[in-house]
Amino acid sequence: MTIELASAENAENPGSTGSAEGTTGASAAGEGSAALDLLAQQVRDLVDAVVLTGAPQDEIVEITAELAVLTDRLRALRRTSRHPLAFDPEGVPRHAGNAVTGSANPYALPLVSQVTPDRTIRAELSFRQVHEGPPTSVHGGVSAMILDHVLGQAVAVAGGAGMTGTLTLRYVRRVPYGEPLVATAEYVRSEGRKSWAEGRIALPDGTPLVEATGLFITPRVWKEEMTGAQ
Ligand SMILES: CCCCC/C=C\C/C=C\C/C=C\C/C=C\CCCC(=O)SCCNC(=O)CCNC(=O)[C@H](O)C(C)(C)COP(=O)(O)OP(=O)(O)OC[C@H]1O[C@@H](n2cnc3c(N)ncnc32)[C@H](O)[C@@H]1OP(=O)(O)O
Repeated sequence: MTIELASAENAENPGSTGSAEGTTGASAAGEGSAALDLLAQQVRDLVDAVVLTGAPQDEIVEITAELAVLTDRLRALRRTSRHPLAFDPEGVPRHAGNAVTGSANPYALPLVSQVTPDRTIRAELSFRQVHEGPPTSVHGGVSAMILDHVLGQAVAVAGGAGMTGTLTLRYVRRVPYGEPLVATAEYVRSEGRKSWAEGRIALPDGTPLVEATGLFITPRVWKEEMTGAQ
């Protein structure tokens, strides 16, 4: 199933070129998405290189000017639509522009998760220095973002897809970057439009680093739209 989510900004101001979604240029959705994924990965590599660079000042100035040219080329060809929201056969929402999982979003890790036979969400991941908060450790907000997402996926595969109402975290041990880690999440229960899930980021041997519980609420408007679509 694929859903095109309408852009409220574009609906209100269809001629605007000021929104992050953009309103001019060719649509990239569905055409050359493999190329777009490669571009996004190149930008991730660029960000890592910027964080780690020891280049002298004049070299940095020159590279910045070259990058500005490329940024302008891309900006001149903005998409007219959002990336479509699709659901895989397991019921996990997939969206190439998502901030956590989006293959076409350089900001995304990107996290690749699976649904296990017992309906647990499981993702192997490795943070990078770009995610640093305290020295040598991953920023707690970055861990929270990953956990928000896998808990959201756990309730989604259980049929309770929703917006995060609350997310409670316990930071047990520092989270290292540059090492293999595992994020897991399970659906716990539902009451009406509310669903709860729990999860964790752990070392491969299961040692927990961050634990999370979350409440997800299916917005009234989603329920109405989904009921209306049947
Ligand atoms: C068209 C179809 C679209 C289908 C889309 C399908 C899937 C979407 C895709 C992905 C989702 C799935 C997986 C993705 C993975 C990751 C998830 C990341 C999610 C986020 O990154 S998300 C961003 C942060 N999140 C927000 O931005 C929320 C802002 N907020 C709101 O959008 C509304 O506020 C909302 C929707 C929460 C409720 O609005 P509403 O109008 O539907 O419901 P209402 O207010 O009536 O509340 C009903 C009952 O929930 C209680 N309640 C309300 N809010 C609460 C809260 N915060 N804490 C505790 N309880 C709360 C009330 O007290 C009442 O409780 P009671 O029934 O007991 O009285």
